Amino acid sequence: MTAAVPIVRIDNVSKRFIIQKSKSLKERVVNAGRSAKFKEDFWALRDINLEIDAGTSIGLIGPNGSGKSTMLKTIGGIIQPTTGSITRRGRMAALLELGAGFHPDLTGRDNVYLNASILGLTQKQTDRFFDAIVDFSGIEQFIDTQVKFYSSGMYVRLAFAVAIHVDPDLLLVDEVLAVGDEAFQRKCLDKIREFQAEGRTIVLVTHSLNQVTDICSRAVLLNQGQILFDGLPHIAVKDFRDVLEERRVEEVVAHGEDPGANGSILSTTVHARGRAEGQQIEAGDDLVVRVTYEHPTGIDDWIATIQIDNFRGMPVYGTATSRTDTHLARLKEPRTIEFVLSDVQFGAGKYFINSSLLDSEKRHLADAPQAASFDVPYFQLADGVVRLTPTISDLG
Ligand SMILES: Nc1ncnc2c1ncn2[C@@H]1O[C@H](COP(=O)(O)OP(=O)(O)OP(=O)(O)O)[C@@H](O)[C@H]1O
Repeated sequence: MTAAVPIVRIDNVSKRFIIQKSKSLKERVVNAGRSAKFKEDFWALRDINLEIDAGTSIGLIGPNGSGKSTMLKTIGGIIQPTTGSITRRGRMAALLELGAGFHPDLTGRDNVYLNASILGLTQKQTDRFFDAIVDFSGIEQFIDTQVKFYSSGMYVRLAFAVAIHVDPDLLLVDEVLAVGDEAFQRKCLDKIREFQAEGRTIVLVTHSLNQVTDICSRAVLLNQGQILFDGLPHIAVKDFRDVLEERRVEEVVAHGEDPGANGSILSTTVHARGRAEGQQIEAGDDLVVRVTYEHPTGIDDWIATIQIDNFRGMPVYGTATSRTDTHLARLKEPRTIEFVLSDVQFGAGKYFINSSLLDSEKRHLADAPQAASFDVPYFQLADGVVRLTPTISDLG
């Protein structure tokens, strides 16, 4: 067996931007000409080391400003790292920010040729693909319009259509798919799957965590320009949620507020009735979820909710005391609410429980994401998040 060859290799990459420190336009005008001391170094990427094997699909996730797009642009060679190096093999197509690679005054048609030539195609080769590109984009009617008049969705349609027709070994996609309408997104995702089957490499920046667990075999979680986690997508997604929750608490504290000022979730547990916590959940079990809340000053009207997500972070079930009209007594001292879900029929896999405390206006006072989890064993007859028993007949 030969070892996988990396198509991208990132060695000790850091990227520094110079950011303006002056706060207002007035200050900037006043300080023009002696601006040096009003500039500050900002490290968008710090000491990144990564190897991307050919044929893999890798997702870059992380909070806003964590460095995802900067990393994708350095992989794409659009920006140079301040220190470190990047090596890349094969033909690359990149869908970075909206409109990148398009000239606003040229028509869609001219931009297809321009873009394809930047990506290494001759005019003859582009001639051959032109109709297929326009057809995939679905914007034939506007192909002779200057692209400055395009909507963001139209830009993306054309850019994606070009990118997939230049036979790339490596496809870089930055969030742009979110701009297309649902039908086009589905078409793009189908194409991405086709690319995967053909052994091409995909690097995807997205805020859609479902997309990461769905498409990618590996995910890299960035935070403040550093790699926090690199590995299985569902673990990266869980760690990401933890980062977001930590940030929320930090922001609350920075605003001089006590994170527990609006109430807290002290614990969340789950078990099958009659069995201990941590044991697998079987079909037909009654699932018992207990959540303990408290409120520093006391609240009369409140709502307790739980949501169950599968390991990909997709919600599969949710309920709330407001839905069942359960009367809750005033919350101040710790109070435990028990949710019993009878005769559960979950498909095989791992599930997470998110619990929340809401006020009567349904504003979130406290959240505990992925506060507890349970496992459902393999079900031989089918896959999926629900366990249904099939009867399959050949009707001739
Ligand atoms: N050209 C630039 N000049 C100065 N700072 C920049 C520049 N480009 C990016 N940055 C900064 O670098 C940091 C990382 O930006 P980047 O766009 O890579 O983040 P991101 O993770 O893609 O964020 P988002 O999820 O919001 O798209 C941000 O703080 C951003 O302001």
